[in-house]
Amino acid sequence: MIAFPNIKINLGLSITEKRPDGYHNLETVFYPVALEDALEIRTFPNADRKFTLHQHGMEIAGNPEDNLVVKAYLLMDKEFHLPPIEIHLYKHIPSGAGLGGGSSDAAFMLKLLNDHYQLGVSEEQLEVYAATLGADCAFFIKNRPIFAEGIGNIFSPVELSLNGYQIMIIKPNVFVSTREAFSNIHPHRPKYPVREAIQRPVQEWKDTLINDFEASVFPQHPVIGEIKEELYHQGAIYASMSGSGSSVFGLFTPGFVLPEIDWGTDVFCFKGTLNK
Ligand SMILES: C[C@](O)(CO)[C@H](O)COP(=O)(O)OP(=O)(O)OC[C@H]1O[C@@H](n2ccc(N)nc2=O)[C@H](O)[C@@H]1O
Ligand SMILES: Nc1ncnc2c1ncn2[C@@H]1O[C@H](COP(=O)(O)OP(=O)(O)OP(=O)(O)O)[C@@H](O)[C@H]1O
Repeated sequence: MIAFPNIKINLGLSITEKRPDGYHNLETVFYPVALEDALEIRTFPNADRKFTLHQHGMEIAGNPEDNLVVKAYLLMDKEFHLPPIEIHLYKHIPSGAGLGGGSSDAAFMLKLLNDHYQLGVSEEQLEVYAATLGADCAFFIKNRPIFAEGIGNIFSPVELSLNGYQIMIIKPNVFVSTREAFSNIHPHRPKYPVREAIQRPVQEWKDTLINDFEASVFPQHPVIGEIKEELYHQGAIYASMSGSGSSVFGLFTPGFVLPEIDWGTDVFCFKGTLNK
């Protein structure tokens, strides 16, 4: 059985307070975009170990046991005593990009196992499992535009459709550690709460919808800020860093012909159309 874990972008990201457990409360709108990995599982009867992971495409740092798809499998195995499996992960989503690629792989693994072995776990329970694997992992269970608060796992509906908008995502060859990025943040209440700013016309987002990580990440890695500027220069109606970086996305009005830009070597570029 195969699935296609997609990315999220953050439309606004306010870090509002540091919690006693070291994590941070935040406010954001998660929006799914069809830049996808491919994840396949097969039962591997009589295998001498519980899982075998075959990785393809972009490299991921760390041992197979550290891979979030394996952590997701071991979590479900503990609860449901699953048979041994063979996993194929085709990695197209860049890491350290703020696109939630690892979290998405993990959430889709939970859903794949639930479907393949007919475990009957509800979406709500899958969200609970997902939240133990990563702060933004639970979003990928329902995988639709949503307002999130808490550490990124408390959801409420949002009235928003960007169906037909064009998107360009650029990731320079810069790795931003999410943990490090949070450690440079001074939490505060935003001037324009994300939940309110998102209801305004997209043309107004440039002045009201803010990603708090930009203030500390741009000075450390000026190239990221330069990409954002360039996206506006090319006609983006809204541009922002996603998550803790280092990727930047630009939204363009429906029908806009996305420009061909030479971003240089080692720069990842994705172009697509939003469909939610
Ligand atoms: C920044 C975002 O991309 C916004 O969508 C996400 O909140 C990141 O979520 P994530 O990658 O799933 O984060 P995790 O892998 O759970 O956490 C990585 C590290 O980031 C910090 N962290 C993460 C989420 C959060 N709400 N507060 C934090 O302080 C913690 O130090 C944690 O050890
Ligand atoms: N399946 C996976 N795909 C990508 N990274 C993984 C995976 N499993 C574990 N990791 C580890 O998680 C780290 C962060 O990966 P991820 O792709 O989620 O980054 P990110 O873009 O910073 O995401 P986020 O928006 O959640 O902060 C990587 O450095 C890698 O070591």
